[in-house]
Amino acid sequence: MKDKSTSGPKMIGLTGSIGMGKSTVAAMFEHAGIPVFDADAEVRTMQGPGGELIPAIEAAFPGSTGPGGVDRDALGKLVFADKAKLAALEGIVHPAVGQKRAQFLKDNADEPLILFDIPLLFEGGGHAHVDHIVVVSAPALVQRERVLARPGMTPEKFEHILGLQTPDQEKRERADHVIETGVSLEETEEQVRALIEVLKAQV
Ligand SMILES: CC(C)(COP(=O)(O)OP(=O)(O)OC[C@H]1O[C@@H](n2cnc3c(N)ncnc32)[C@H](O)[C@@H]1O)[C@@H](O)C(=O)NCCC(=O)NCCS
Ligand SMILES: Nc1ncnc2c1ncn2[C@@H]1O[C@H](COP(=O)(O)OP(=O)(O)OP(=O)(O)O)[C@@H](O)[C@H]1O
Repeated sequence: MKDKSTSGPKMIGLTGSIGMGKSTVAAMFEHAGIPVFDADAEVRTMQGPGGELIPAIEAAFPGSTGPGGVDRDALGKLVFADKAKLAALEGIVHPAVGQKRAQFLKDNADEPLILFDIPLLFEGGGHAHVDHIVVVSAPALVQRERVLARPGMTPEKFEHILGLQTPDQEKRERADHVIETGVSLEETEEQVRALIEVLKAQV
């Protein structure tokens, strides 16, 4: 990622804890015409069938990949239970995501505003390189209900992943703008529209 500067697109870093609504809100920005870089989607492609990270992940975690790419459920069980293993996986995945991000920036050099949907924006230090930090946030109970409704999720896994992430309260404090997602989708979309107006006026 480039350093903040006066030239090139203004970069929005969108983040939020598990289930807070990053993907949903990123889609709203995209719908409003803002180019979106989706870090999770890049990871899924690189970990999918024939993906470029398969050899390195198979070497580090034998048996964790197959014809369908990475078995994410199995790998998740392994790495979310062991900090060293998670760090090893991040060491493989994060540099590759960084390269994709740099390419996205080049491809969109003429845009006024672009958005990076980065789940680990604070944890990975990316916050220092964007012009505007936007955090999606909802009350903890809403978050919990949403995440526990996902197939394969358990209260233990949810608590554990939460513990790996910068707390919501801290994210809200460090944000330039907070988008509330504990409200209706329409209200959230209205907040997104209003924010885009504010940010465009600053370009
Ligand atoms: C371990 C993997 C295979 C599990 O995949 P799975 O589809 O089961 O879960 P998913 O990716 O949807 O993640 C579930 C939740 O955990 C969070 N999470 C994922 N990786 C991490 C991490 N390294 N640290 C903290 N939270 C994480 C996600 O943001 C999400 O909220 C996958 O999460 C992965 O490859 N993670 C390492 C890469 C990474 O850091 N990705 C997130 C930022 S790009
Ligand atoms: N106002 C709202 N804003 C955003 N999401 C909402 C809202 N109301 C309900 N939701 C629902 O909450 C869920 C949020 O999930 P989403 O995948 O966007 O979160 P995420 O932060 O990307 O998750 P993860 O960190 O696990 O990848 C979706 O099912 C979405 O439809």
